[in-house]
Amino acid sequence: MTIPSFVIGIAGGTGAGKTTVARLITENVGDSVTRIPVDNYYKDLSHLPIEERETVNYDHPSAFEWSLLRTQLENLLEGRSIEMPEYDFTAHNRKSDRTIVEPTDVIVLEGIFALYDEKVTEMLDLRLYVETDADVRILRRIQRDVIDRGRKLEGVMQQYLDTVKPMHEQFIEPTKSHADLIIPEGANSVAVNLLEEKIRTEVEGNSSRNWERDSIENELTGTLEIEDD
Ligand SMILES: Nc1ncnc2c1ncn2[C@@H]1O[C@H](COP(=O)(O)OP(=O)(O)O)[C@@H](O)[C@H]1O
Ligand SMILES: Nc1ccn([C@@H]2O[C@H](COP(=O)(O)O)[C@@H](O)[C@H]2O)c(=O)n1
Repeated sequence: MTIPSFVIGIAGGTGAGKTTVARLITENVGDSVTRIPVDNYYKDLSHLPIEERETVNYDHPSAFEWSLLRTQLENLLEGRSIEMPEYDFTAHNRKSDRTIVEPTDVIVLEGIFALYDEKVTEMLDLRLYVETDADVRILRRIQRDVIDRGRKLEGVMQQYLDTVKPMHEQFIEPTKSHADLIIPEGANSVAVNLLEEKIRTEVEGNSSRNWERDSIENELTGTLEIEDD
């Protein structure tokens, strides 16, 4: 059983480069890392027809099922596996399938609201905010939404002006103040290299959470290790 030793939250606006940063800083820890996209915790809207789901404000905190995210994160931190929901951006809804996620040494929680909820934020060992100019972000978003998410250009532009931009300013940007580190221009190589090194050190056993991990493991196995020195 693994009790995670290092939990990282990566927040930032849409298209800021959160996923890219998450991938790059954990590239060298192999199977010891699990990525949890906050997007997977969008509420299940199966009770609404697609036309109504298309009009939901997905950049408001109320669009997420926070209680489920808190519980599942807590479970992972206590060494239990979870059934993580999956999200379908084309259907604007949660998928019927869930993914079994086992706890690993490093957990990366990533999404526009990764630093929003107080209880979730308390569970993080390192809080990062990826900051990228709004013009760069919207250009990336247009490309992604049209190509990968089957959206129409007019719709993407309208959604940006109606909800994405104002919600970013009201709710997402202020979470920067909860960050330990602000990463300018996304995956810049200096920040990536420093964070990569930090994560490697934590995985190798220098984190304070390892003390917690050892004591939980001992409690569970009923053993007590006495150090010689
Ligand atoms: N530093 C960067 N330089 C150039 N392109 C980038 C950089 N970071 C991310 N991208 C590209 O921008 C797009 C959005 O990045 P992504 O990491 O998915 O953002 P987010 O997860 O914040 O929405 C992707 O196509 C990605 O390849
Ligand atoms: N049905 C949905 C759900 C979410 N979105 C948008 O996704 C954005 C967050 O994802 P990033 O990878 O860009 O961080 C968010 O801004 C939502 O507007 C959507 O368009 N449709």
